[in-house]
Amino acid sequence: MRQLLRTATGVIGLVLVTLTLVIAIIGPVIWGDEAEAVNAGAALQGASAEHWLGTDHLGRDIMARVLAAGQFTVTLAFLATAIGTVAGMVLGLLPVVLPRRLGRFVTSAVNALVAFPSLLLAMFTAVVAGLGARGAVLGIGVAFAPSIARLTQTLAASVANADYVAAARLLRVPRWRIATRHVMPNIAEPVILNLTTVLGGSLVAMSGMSFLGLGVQPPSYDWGRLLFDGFARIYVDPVVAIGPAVAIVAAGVGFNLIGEALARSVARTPARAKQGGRTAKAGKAAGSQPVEGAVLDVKDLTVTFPGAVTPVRGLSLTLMPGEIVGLVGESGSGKSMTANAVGGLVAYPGVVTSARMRLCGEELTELGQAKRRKLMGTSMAMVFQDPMASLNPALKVGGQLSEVSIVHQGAGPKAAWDRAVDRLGHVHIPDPEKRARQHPHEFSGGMRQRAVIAMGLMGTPRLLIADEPTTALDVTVQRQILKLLREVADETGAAALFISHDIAVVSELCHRVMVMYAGNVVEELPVAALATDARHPYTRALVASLPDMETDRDKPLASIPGHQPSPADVGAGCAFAARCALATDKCAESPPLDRTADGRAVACWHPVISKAEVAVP
Ligand SMILES: Nc1ncnc2c1ncn2[C@@H]1O[C@H](COP(=O)(O)OP(=O)(O)OP(=O)(O)O)[C@@H](O)[C@H]1O
Repeated sequence: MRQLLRTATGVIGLVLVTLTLVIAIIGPVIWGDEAEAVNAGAALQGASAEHWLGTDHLGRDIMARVLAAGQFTVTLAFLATAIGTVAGMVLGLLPVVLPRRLGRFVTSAVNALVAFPSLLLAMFTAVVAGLGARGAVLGIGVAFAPSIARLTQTLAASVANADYVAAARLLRVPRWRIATRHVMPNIAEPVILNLTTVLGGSLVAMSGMSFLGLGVQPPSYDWGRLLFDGFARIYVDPVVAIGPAVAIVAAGVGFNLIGEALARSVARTPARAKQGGRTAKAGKAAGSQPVEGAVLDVKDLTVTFPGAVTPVRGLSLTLMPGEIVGLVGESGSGKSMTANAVGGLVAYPGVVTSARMRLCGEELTELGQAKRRKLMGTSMAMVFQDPMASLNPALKVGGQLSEVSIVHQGAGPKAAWDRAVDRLGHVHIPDPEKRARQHPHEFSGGMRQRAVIAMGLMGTPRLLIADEPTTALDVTVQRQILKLLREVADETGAAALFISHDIAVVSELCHRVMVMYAGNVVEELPVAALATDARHPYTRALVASLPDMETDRDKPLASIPGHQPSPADVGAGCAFAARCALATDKCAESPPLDRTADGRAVACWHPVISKAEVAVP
């Protein structure tokens, strides 16, 4: 709702729709009797103080009839929309449920129906179903069904390739169940948003049918019928036709504007980040002032999804120039979500809040969209596990790299291309001129990852975020990419956030390590201390579960008993307590992340202190 009220379109739409709905609810109660009151002596009058829109041939007040007809008009529009939606969604989901050939037939039939003029389809159905409100409602429902079916099919096709649908197929889940359980819930939102616009269209179409004499028949009346009645007098008393015409236009435009504003606000939401209501808490906390000279300075970062799912819970993170920081933790601890939140990539309906989110000294949440995009586009580079996710398969690699220089640095196409070739050479891609002209599928996995790193180097990156960049690569290529990342960080002086499951790789590459558990950082320590001197029991357990050359291969590998709580189930207190051998009653309280003078931090009531640190008197 707040999003709606932010745009003029949304506000106007909301006012018009509210007015329409209020009139629809109270209209017949207040003006119903007056609308039906026959007064032969006052027939066919024009506008007057007594009858603002004049009277009809039986002397009935047209203004009262317009206000009383709102309910019937809106009800018919709702009914037509409901018919169109149900028929459209069923048609749209059929290709998911039916065998492939039949599914293709349904898709072709829908495509043919979409190409057929919808008014003709509505009129044809209405005539076949019988003149009157029922036939018109059915006709309009049928006319809208193909476009809703097409939308449903397109959305369903985008979800049909998702991993969870593939997994359900492998498990031989029945097709109808895949459609209702896996596909429908994931496409419901855009379909529902579209319905607002369909509702506006139905209202106008229904009025159109009545105006043409194919819809509501006397003595019933809706706005279209009133327009039909007034139209005969349009040259003598234009005002008698204006009332219903204004009502139809206002209601139709209102629903359409709301639909557009809703769609736009949803489209805008992925970039949404708020400076949350945590400023007061941050003010009290130690280190609440921005960190001078930091490349990235994040305070109290929280990511929330509907249903109280909070994968990141008040995380703070500072990266200094040239520093390579490893972010480690079990699967689901929120590492990628943290990276996505920093990169502005948390998708709707996720909400990102932070007390501070500074990149290169600029508070991102205070920057306008254009400035923020430019700063992030030129100063931040992100490398993901799957390089194909960052490379458009339809474009040449050189063209994609050039885009960065053209969009953010205002370079001409030739200069941008030359820089792209230079950057590809810089990340050790052999024969970069030839490679720049190739598509991503012509590259090997390692070369694609190099190309993505080269894309980050098109600007002047101050921050490099690498989210498991080597997980999908074989061991030899992994080494080369890690070496390249180190080279890039050393040579550009950029800070790097390196996300990985692999503690061995983190130990080799990073200067500092942050350990995440259930959405928060539980320990920060220099990499040298990771193997033998971690203080948090979770970090210790994580390190212990890593096999090394001395691990006895005859024994099962060490593992941490129990499970990490899911983001919706993290309660009060230490989230690791249930799995921790050192837990006491005190752990029912959340431990603060205590910083020590040696630059380390640990969030634990019972940190493990190594012998060297215990002062011997
Ligand atoms: N769109 C979403 N809606 C709700 N929860 C989500 C969404 N996306 C991710 N999550 C949840 O957020 C949690 C953290 O996910 P994230 O991908 O950040 O974990 P991770 O530590 O990077 O794990 P991995 O190492 O396996 O990639 C997970 O429990 C995941 O289920």
